[in-house]
Amino acid sequence: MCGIVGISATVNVNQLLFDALTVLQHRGQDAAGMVTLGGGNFYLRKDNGLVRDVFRTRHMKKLVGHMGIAHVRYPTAGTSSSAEAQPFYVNSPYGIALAHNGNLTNAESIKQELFKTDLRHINTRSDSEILLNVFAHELVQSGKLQPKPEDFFKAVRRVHERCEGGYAVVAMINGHGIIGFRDPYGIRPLIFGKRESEKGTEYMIASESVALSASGFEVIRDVEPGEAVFIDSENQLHTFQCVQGVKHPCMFEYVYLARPDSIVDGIPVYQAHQRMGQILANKILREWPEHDIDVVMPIPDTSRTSALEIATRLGLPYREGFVKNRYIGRTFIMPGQEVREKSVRQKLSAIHQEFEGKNVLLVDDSIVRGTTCQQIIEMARDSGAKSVYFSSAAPAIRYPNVYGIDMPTSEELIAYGLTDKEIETEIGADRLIFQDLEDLKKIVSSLNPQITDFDCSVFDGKYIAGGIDSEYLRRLAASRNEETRANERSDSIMDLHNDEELA
Ligand SMILES: O=P(O)(O)OC[C@H]1O[C@H](OP(=O)(O)OP(=O)(O)O)[C@H](O)[C@@H]1O
Ligand SMILES: NC(=O)CC[C@H](N)C(=O)O
Ligand SMILES: [Mg+2]
Repeated sequence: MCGIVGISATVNVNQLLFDALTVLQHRGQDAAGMVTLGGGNFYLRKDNGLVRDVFRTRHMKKLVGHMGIAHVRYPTAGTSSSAEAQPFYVNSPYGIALAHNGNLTNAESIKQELFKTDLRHINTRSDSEILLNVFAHELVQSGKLQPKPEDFFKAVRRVHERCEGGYAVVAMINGHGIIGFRDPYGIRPLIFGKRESEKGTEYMIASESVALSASGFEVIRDVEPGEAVFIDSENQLHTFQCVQGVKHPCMFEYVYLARPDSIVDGIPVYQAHQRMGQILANKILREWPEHDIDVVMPIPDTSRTSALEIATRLGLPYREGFVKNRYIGRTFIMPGQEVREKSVRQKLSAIHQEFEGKNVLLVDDSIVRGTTCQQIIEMARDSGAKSVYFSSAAPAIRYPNVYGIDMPTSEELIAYGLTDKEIETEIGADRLIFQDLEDLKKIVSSLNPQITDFDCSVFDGKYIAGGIDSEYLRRLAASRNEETRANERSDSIMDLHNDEELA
């Protein structure tokens, strides 16, 4: 997952883009970037780091223009080199900058096609640069100096025909406008809205609704799967269904990725967390009516809401036994297992008296690599807990993600190949309770009954897009396992895109 945003306004957009990125920071902590369009020129600043570190006053001053796109990155393809930070840029046709959230599952074969048939060079190993070049190539086919919205929509349709996987995209076309589109399954989120100014209507397209509301934009609606929305240079909105879509939003957005104050595809994430807690409490009461839990505790941050609901439904006290250091980011999306392990201890510390002699039920939203729960359970025991029970508001994650979440190998997942009982032993819990997948689907869908299908591949191994087979998963695992990535973490690729002046 990454965070993307595009704005077409009547004032300079640099500060608006910066504000939106800070609100989307939870979607990517590795790199950030922004391109603005002012006086016919693109201005680009991108680098590794958090939003507040990448954009200093000296950069902001130069990022002028009323239109721009921006990105926060959490890599799922290529390397963590700053050259692969986004947006990416191509000069032909027109000059296009693009930012992408997701992952292309046929990146390798398109790269070959781009080189051999379209005569295009890809300079990095990022799938986003590939996506940009497919879009650019297809746009060239219109052969027009003054393209119309239909020409952009036609190019998006060709992108859908050529690219497979999960993708939500914003792109800025010099002299023409900003376009946003989403893959035909709508796996990754994208929403757009507007606000009125004295000089006219302004538009924002972003990964999550919270980016819009934070800057006073009113949500119009989610971009539909396979649809494109285009805001031209006069700030006129055009929308078009480029290919038929079937909505399958990623279930993990509701479990962990999206902010609780966002509404994704009409489903309020906070309410989804609440219901996950309620239904999990029902399961506990059903399967373990004689439980001896004294107290319910969240593992901050994401599980707070569901833990509170569990406590309420069980009629037990809710206690915050772990204090979170607010200056440490999300550990799951940090690169490298060593960093993640160290960060859990730095991030969370236990309040001893809350554990002393008690049977505690710890609640987390999910168990991925098991880094958090293993350490937390140990900390709870060290703090004097009598018994440590653990519950996860999501089912066990046993399968890799191929659509934009960095879980590339099943071997890295603690639940891989293990029964629930074996996971319980592995993480050192006295009892472990997972949410059932059918329950999860039912409650999330009940918040927007129009959505009946989700991408639940990390839970059930069913991949809806991209013809994923075991050979693909084997190659993905080989290219993105911890060892390969540890050797790649360097800035060995020269960045062709960065303006010296802005660096
Ligand atoms: O099993 P693991 O590999 O440890 O991954 C799962 C954990 O990672 C996430 O927390 P994170 O610290 O990223 O973010 P949060 O503060 O939003 O909960 C998630 O909420 C779980 O706590
Ligand atoms: N997490 C994402 O959405 C990643 C986008 C893109 N695949 C990259 O690696 O930069
Ligand atoms: Mg967490």
